[in-house]
Amino acid sequence: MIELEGLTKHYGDVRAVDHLTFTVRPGIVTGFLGPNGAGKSTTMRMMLDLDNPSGGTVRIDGRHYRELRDPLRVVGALLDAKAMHGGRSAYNHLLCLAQSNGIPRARVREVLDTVGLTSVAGKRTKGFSLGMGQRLGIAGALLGDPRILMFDEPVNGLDPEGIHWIRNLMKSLATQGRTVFVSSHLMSEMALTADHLVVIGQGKLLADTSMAGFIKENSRSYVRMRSPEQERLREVLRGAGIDVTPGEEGALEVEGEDAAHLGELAARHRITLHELSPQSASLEEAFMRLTAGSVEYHAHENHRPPESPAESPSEPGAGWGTDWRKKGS
Ligand SMILES: Nc1ncnc2c1ncn2[C@@H]1O[C@H](COP(=O)(O)OP(=O)(O)OP(=O)(O)O)[C@@H](O)[C@H]1O
Repeated sequence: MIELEGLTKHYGDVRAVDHLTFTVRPGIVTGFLGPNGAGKSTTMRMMLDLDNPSGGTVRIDGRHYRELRDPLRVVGALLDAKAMHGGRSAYNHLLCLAQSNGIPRARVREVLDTVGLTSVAGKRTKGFSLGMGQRLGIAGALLGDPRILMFDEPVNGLDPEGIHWIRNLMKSLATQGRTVFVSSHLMSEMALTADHLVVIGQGKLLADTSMAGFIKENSRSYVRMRSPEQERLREVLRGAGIDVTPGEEGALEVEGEDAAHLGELAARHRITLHELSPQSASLEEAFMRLTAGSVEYHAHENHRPPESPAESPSEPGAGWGTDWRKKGS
């Protein structure tokens, strides 16, 4: 179990982590979600005593990281896949870690096998792709067979097969009763992996909720209807006791009703439909709504190329990217 109590980190004026209090429990995958710059890596570094908090505490199974006798046997982490000696082979990299932490040599072969790197165990890591580096980093995290695992953006650089593999690995580690804490800036990724979600923005806690609860609250399902006789359609629906809300571009949105039932109702009243489509708001949209006020770097929508000569940039610096520069200045 990992317990954070008022954890805070300032870098000069920047509040990278701002009074975070939450608990990461065993037996489930906890997703740590936030936009770029939200403070995820800083939080994880403080959990592992790689950075000193400006305030608050982190407890790993009830103790501070520094008090752990064999830290690698208690908590394994992948923070930066590139943080390894490029001149060493994968095997030797893991062997050094094992020997300096009192872990039997036989364990090195086991974890290389678990992450699928046995065939390249003798190769120097500087020739490794990002995906291979991620796998080796994960092998290092698993080396001490720890009860707690932390992964910072582990799917970065992995191909679809690798992403599938890591999802399954995390779930099986949690099924074994371990505490699995994994960061990501992609809601879609977390939706497939995590049982619980901790969401932060600009260092602050925005949500601490079960994934199922988050999905229930945020994945709104509705049917979009469009008709050339929109007003009559609205009246017919209302007459049948069905609540209607106005949607985008004059469409009608109906929640809690089956599309087929709505279509039959319209047909009975001889109303022509141009659209009858079941919709569900994506979790990614819900995440973006939740973190909207705390995104550090915004892209701007206004990046359409000029369509006509009249719209063409007339002076250096006009047109493409001007909006971006203005916001940045
Ligand atoms: N060593 C440092 N010195 C100064 N500022 C820092 C330092 N490390 C992080 N920051 C700042 O702290 C904030 C949080 O950064 P952090 O890397 O923890 O975010 P993150 O959520 O991990 O982002 P990303 O998803 O982009 O990795 C950012 O504003 C970042 O610029």
